[in-house]
Amino acid sequence: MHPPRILLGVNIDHIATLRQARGTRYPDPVQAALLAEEAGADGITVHLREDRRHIQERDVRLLAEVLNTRMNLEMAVTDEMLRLAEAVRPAHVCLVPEKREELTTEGGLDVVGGFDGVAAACRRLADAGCEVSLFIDPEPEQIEAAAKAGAPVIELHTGAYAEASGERARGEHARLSAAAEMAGELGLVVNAGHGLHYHNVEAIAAIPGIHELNIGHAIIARALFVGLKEAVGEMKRLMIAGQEAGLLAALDEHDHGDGEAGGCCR
Ligand SMILES: CC(=O)[C@@H](O)[C@H](O)COP(=O)(O)O
Ligand SMILES: NCC(=O)COP(=O)(O)O
Repeated sequence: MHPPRILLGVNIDHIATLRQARGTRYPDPVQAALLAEEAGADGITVHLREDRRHIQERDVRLLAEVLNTRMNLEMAVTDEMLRLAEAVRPAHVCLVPEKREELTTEGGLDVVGGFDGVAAACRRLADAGCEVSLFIDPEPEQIEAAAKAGAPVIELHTGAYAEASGERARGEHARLSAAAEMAGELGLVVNAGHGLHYHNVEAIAAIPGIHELNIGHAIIARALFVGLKEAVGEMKRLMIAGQEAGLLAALDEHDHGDGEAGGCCR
């Protein structure tokens, strides 16, 4: 049976980065979100950071009013952010680690080390009607802890894969594939994201069981040259092509039992 089509969450943080660079009202992330939806985004992701370097609370509150798809609010596990999520009630909340000095998200959330706080946050957000995902590294102990903490969804951190090349990229891809398989067996919905772009996304979309990819920086960068709607459309087409290739490879393996999984990284 054909699995559901892979979904694209467009992260619009870096529209806001450009706005914050001058403190103007433009470009407006809300306008970008509606264009991305017109181009086929299945959801809009925003990371409201504690230091407000890009997305502002105003953006989150407006998006909650106007989006036609759904908002995935990325946030740290803090009381400030939990109170905001309880007030805004986004469809999805992704709990991510934050360090003020970081250029972008570095590692995944340490669910094992911060289990009680993460589990309490999962309960609080579920009570507010938000579907919770945990942004974690593709590590078995983190996946197990995420399931125990009560999160229905995980988002696998693809940063190590995105930063690698050659044999190391193949190794990271294999880690992600194994993590997705294990998480699926635990009944978790499996998303993935961070650092994905037009030349590395297909291999991730080909991983069986990947439900949604959250992609931002590469799409916004591409949009500078081809426009946001074209950039979103291109990414969706690549994701669907990747998923199809993965399905064909799985069929081929099934038919021939050759054990060699389908195409991975170039
Ligand atoms: C969690 C993650 O990988 C990204 O969604 C996050 O938004 C990255 O942070 P910046 O958008 O600030 O780079
Ligand atoms: N959670 C990943 C995300 O939303 C976008 O990350 P990136 O594509 O901007 O690296």
